[in-house]
Amino acid sequence: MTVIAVLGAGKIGEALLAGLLQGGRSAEELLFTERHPERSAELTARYGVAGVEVTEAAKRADVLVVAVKPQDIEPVLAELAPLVGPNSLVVSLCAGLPTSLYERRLPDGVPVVRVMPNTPMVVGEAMSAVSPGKHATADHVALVTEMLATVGQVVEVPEAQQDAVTALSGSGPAYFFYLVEAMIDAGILLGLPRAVAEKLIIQSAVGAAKMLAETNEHPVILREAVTSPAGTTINAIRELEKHGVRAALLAAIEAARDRSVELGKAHE
Ligand SMILES: NC(=O)C1=CN([C@@H]2O[C@H](COP(=O)(O)OP(=O)(O)OC[C@H]3O[C@@H](n4cnc5c(N)ncnc54)[C@H](OP(=O)(O)O)[C@@H]3O)[C@@H](O)[C@H]2O)C=CC1
Ligand SMILES: O=C(O)[C@@H]1CCC=N1
Repeated sequence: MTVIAVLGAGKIGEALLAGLLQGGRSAEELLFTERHPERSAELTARYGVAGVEVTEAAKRADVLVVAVKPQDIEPVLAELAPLVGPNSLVVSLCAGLPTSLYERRLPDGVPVVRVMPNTPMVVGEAMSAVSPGKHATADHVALVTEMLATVGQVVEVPEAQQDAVTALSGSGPAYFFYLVEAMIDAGILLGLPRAVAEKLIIQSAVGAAKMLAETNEHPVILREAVTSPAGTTINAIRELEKHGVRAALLAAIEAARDRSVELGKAHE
């Protein structure tokens, strides 16, 4: 039995706990730490997973998953330092933080794997990218990959690509939610009841996502198949081009990448 402790069970930490439970792990295989007792009690009531102190998490867990905000990392590293060694495995989900930060602050030889997941892990559809630090072996990567594979898909990338991954798939779900929200607003503008607009757009998003995942067709081909000559879609596409939506997405994702780099630099 591999025991996994999530240090900081906020949005992504909770998503990981929920996804791992849904993926078949038992509550006994999971632990979490939280700094507010009310939040801890709420999570235990919801999932049956025990909230513990960091000391106990380090003693009982095979994998320590750090899921605090990057801004909160220093006290966590200070707490962990006396509790971990080369037989521990630390997994960081934190945007921007390089494995070298952990390697500097923790005792020599502690293996660290950097991961960028995303929130669809609550429904078993995460996209996670893993990168080993200098003390992490292929076995460590395999263990982390196996853990994440129960909550979605996993790729291994060089750590130098993690800031780009963070901007693309880490934040990615937020861009799709934003688009859906804007499209529902468009339905309201056109006079549809909100509930109808929501159903139309959400099912269209689900259908489009399934086509992308299952047909192996390029998005351009799928879009062209919707865009009838002198039809409705091309009028909409002209407006999207006129308003620079493609350029806005490129700039937005570049800005997210830059913020990830900045978050890492704050701890140099
Ligand atoms: N949300 C997302 O979609 C994704 C987030 N991430 C990464 O995951 C990390 C967490 O993000 P997110 O879940 O959004 O943030 P949250 O603020 O929701 O979660 C962090 C949690 O950790 C708690 N915490 C902070 N310090 C400690 C500590 N010393 N001991 C125990 N618990 C602590 C926080 O408590 P408090 O409420 O008091 O701050 C909070 O509950 C970030 O580093 C982020 O970059 C990665 C991929 C996707
Ligand atoms: O917004 C953030 O910083 C985190 C990292 C990726 C997704 N959410």
